[in-house]
Amino acid sequence: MKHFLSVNDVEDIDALVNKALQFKMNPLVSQQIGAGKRIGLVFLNPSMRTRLSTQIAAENLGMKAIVLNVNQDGWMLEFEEGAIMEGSSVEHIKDAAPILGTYFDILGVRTFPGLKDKEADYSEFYLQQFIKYAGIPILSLESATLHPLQSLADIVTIEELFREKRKPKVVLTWAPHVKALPQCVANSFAQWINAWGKADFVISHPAGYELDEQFTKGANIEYNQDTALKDADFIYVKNWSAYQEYGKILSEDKNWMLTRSKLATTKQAKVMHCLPVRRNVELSDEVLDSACSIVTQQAGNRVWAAQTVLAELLKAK
Ligand SMILES: NCCC[C@H](NC(=O)CCC(=O)O)C(=O)O
Ligand SMILES: NC(=O)OP(=O)(O)O
Repeated sequence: MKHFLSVNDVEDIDALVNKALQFKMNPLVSQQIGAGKRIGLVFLNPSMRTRLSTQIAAENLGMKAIVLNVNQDGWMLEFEEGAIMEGSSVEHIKDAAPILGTYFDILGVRTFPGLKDKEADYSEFYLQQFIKYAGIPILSLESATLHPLQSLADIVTIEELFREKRKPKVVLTWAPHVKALPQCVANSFAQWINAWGKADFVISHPAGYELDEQFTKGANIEYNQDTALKDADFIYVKNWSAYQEYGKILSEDKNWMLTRSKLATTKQAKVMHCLPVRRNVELSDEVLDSACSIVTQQAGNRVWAAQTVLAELLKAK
């Protein structure tokens, strides 16, 4: 694995999932493979789970992790080619990234979309420049369009909880939010579940919230949430802003919030969310505080997903 930017960098999803579950049982089994190696974790946006789980994962592999929060304690970066840097940005990515490439063996990068310019966001403008100029393996810590470490942890969680022979019914449902959020988590989950091929996958959202087909192709789209939820084994709750009318909030319909009564027709569905979650906006207290919620287990599995991916990146070096 050269970089880890999407499911397309993965040869065998099942092998990664199994490896993650092995690390969960025995976290320190590969403490030598990262000895003497260093990962830089560059954040252009906030994070709790991704930052900490990747740091713990690195430590479990004997590797050192150093965090740089660009907007708080780094120089403001410029990404525009040919920019005349008279404004607030101090250092060009062309100058900064090669230096990071000499300090680290792997570079993790978090860059959210601006949600203004669809073409720039969907071309992964920022991430691509880190890839181009750092010259070392790049690990996506959530980019403009995808969040692959999250999706791997999500599949690990489904795999460890679902013990029946049939395929689980997995429903990704849109939820209301007060802000316009990226499509990353939803795009990435759809892309991974489709590539995995071991679930009966349904996506439910109000009209206008259709995601980019390059990620959702193969999923059933169901506009009626009640119909979508029927017989569900797993419900993944997530808000995203519109993709077609890019970055817009088109619905504030509170009926889309997942409540306990909506779980009645499911197969005692487990409820997932990547977190952070806005309580009583996206998901009700009664669901989050009940045994249906597996969000803590899901977030815990971020460590094993990150550890598996780091091990793969180290192996390829
Ligand atoms: N890394 C997990 C989710 C990150 C981001 N959520 C957020 O920005 C939430 C912000 C808020 O609730 O104000 C998203 O949806 O892609
Ligand atoms: N789920 C997730 O990526 O959380 P953070 O934004 O806290 O890293």
